[in-house]
Amino acid sequence: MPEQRGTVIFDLDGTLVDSAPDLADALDALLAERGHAALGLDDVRGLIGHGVAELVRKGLAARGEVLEPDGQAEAVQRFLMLYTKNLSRFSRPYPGVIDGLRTLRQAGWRMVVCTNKLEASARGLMEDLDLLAGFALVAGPDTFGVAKPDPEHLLRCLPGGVLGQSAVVMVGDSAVDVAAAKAAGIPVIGVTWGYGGAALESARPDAVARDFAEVPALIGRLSGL
Ligand SMILES: O=C(O)COP(=O)(O)O
Ligand SMILES: [Mg+2]
Repeated sequence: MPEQRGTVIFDLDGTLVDSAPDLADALDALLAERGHAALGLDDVRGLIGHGVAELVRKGLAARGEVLEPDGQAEAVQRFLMLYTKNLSRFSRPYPGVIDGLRTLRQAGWRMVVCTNKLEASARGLMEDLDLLAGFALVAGPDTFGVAKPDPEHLLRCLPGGVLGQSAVVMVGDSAVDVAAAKAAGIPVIGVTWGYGGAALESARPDAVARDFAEVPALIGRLSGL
């Protein structure tokens, strides 16, 4: 194993894994239980990136249901029951992810996942897709009690919890990822195959990847390694 180069922080949903189909199925099942019409995959894609509570809140609001905090917490619990049963029925790594991660690992990068998905959901999904073993850490919003765009969520994923001497690069699909990385002082690659849409480019990531195969070279360029 070559010497450790530094840390690559990956977002999960929309960056490594296309998890929208299973999130959409669970959200549509929740909506159906509450007497609402389904939203469908295209609409649900645009709701992903701010964590499960926001996904449920926005999904219900899109069907005219706005809840008080207790009702909202109950709806989130129910959503999680539905989603946890089928984390990986249709969710798959994006093309090139497995090979790209192998390239980075062989080059000596320490790799972590920093996601606004709850840690247990993220770990379950990654385990089902054989991704978990390659990562030193999986940090959800419940892992350290902070969530992107708070830069602390990213910094806590680094050795010692601070930016040190070694290189760090973030890779994510949404404006939330770019905002967190910029606030943390970490260079960030925005990926276009996820759920970020137009907001991703407006957030001005340091580099843009249109295919995962481009990611290792962009990490090299941004880190100067
Ligand atoms: O669950 C979400 O809303 C998003 O998760 P992500 O941070 O991995 O994109
Ligand atoms: Mg994402």
